Amino acid sequence: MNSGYFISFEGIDGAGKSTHIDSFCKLIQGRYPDRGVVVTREPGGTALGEQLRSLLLDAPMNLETEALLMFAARREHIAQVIEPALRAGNIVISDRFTDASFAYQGGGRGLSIAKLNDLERWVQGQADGSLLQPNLTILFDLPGEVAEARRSKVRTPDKFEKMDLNFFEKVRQEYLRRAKEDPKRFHLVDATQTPEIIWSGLECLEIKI
Ligand SMILES: Nc1ncnc2c1ncn2[C@@H]1O[C@H](COP(=O)(O)OP(=O)(O)O)[C@@H](O)[C@H]1O
Ligand SMILES: Cc1cn([C@H]2C[C@H](O)[C@@H](COP(=O)(O)OP(=O)(O)O)O2)c(=O)[nH]c1=O
Repeated sequence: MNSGYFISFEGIDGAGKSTHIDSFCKLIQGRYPDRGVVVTREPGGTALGEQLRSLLLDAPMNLETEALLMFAARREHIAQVIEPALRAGNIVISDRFTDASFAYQGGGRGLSIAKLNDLERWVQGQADGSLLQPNLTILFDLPGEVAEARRSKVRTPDKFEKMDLNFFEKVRQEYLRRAKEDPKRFHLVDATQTPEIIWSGLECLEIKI
């Protein structure tokens, strides 16, 4: 049984996750000074996961291969980092988790939801039959074109960021579908707002850890 608390940050590339995640971690650590806060990311979070991340963000590959590698990195991440941290009562904050696979490999690239459900069950299945899921997912939501305009100002695009607007609209719609399916887990942020307004919303967010 986990005594920890698991939070994920999600959204299309350029939605503003990186802008807010460090301050959010500090906010949580300040609220819970006696709890460990583990900050991590996907794909990545372990030595093997970071190697897989380099491949995944760079090398073109078959869609099933991409999904399997995302979930392989996730399995390692769960086994090495997430589960031990939660078992020890820590708060884990991950920059992306499985919703990203449903959104990018499923919504964006078209992998069937049935296959993603199978992988999720395989990789996140618990001894009691439940799935390891974040307790809270903060989803930064905004139109693809706004995110694209923000990204183009500041970044050399990686493999995913080179995808067109239609891809990102499909990714966004899949995120929103999942949020609608599980409204208790998701907190939606209107990421078209200014960083100041977004931050004050995060500061006011009631989190029962
Ligand atoms: N609310 C916002 N309004 C305008 N620009 C923003 C906002 N949030 C982030 N940005 C800018 O957009 C770009 C992408 O933000 P970033 O946080 O790196 O996105 P992500 O991590 O979700 O890909 C950065 O240049 C950042 O300064
Ligand atoms: C976790 C995960 C990420 N991704 C993609 C989304 C992003 O385009 C990319 C890496 O995410 P991210 O860490 O947000 O990139 P950056 O820090 O450069 O903004 O990987 C998937 O396609 N599937 C997944 O399961």
